[in-house]
Amino acid sequence: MTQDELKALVGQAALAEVVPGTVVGVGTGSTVNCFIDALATMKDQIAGAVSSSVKSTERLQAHGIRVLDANEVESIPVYIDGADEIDHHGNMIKGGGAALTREKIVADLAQRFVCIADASKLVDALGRFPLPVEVIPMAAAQVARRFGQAYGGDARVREGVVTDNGNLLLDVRGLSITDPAAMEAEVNQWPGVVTVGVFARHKARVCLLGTPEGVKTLRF
Ligand SMILES: O=C[C@H](O)[C@H](O)[C@H](O)COP(=O)(O)O
Repeated sequence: MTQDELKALVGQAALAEVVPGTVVGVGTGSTVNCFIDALATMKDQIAGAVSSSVKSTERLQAHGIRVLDANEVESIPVYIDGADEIDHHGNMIKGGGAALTREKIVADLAQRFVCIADASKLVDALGRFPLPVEVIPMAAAQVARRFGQAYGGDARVREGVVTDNGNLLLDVRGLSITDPAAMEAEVNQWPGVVTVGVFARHKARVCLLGTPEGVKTLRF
């Protein structure tokens, strides 16, 4: 099975996690695009979606799915999103598609984070994928230096990318993330950091993992 077929498989499987009659939290990325396309088949059974990016909003609306502003929603039962890496505890690296801040906001509204991913995303330890960090533009160089001092990583601005929030992204290479929760808490306090792409506080509770043998369900 190709990676695209595995993404389609988990996108379809995620429909079983949707709670009929409620608002669904929707992430961003190529795996989530498969979920959005599948969700269109049950659009009359949900109360709408809260989206984590302009791209996902456009795709949802193209299917005729109502998109609510996050400010209109107090709580949602489930948030469905992909990941760049997920470990065996449900901690993730996210932000490869530049949507990490809005993803964390929608995840924060949700009672349960369901991660959908192909098997290549499952890792023993986070950090092989360059860690995205959304930063206020005037702080980019300072945050990059601080990463080097604190964690030894090499942080570079992602060329040509501006987030949906008008900020820059750093990608940090060469990290070995031994304590994701501690790193998330620490980096999020540095002046100029909007969001670090470690999702430990908002980790996945369930991962639907696409494998050549079918969808494996991991619970954390
Ligand atoms: O900013 C993007 C998100 O965190 C995505 O969920 C992540 O990059 C995974 O995307 P994909 O499903 O395309 O691999």
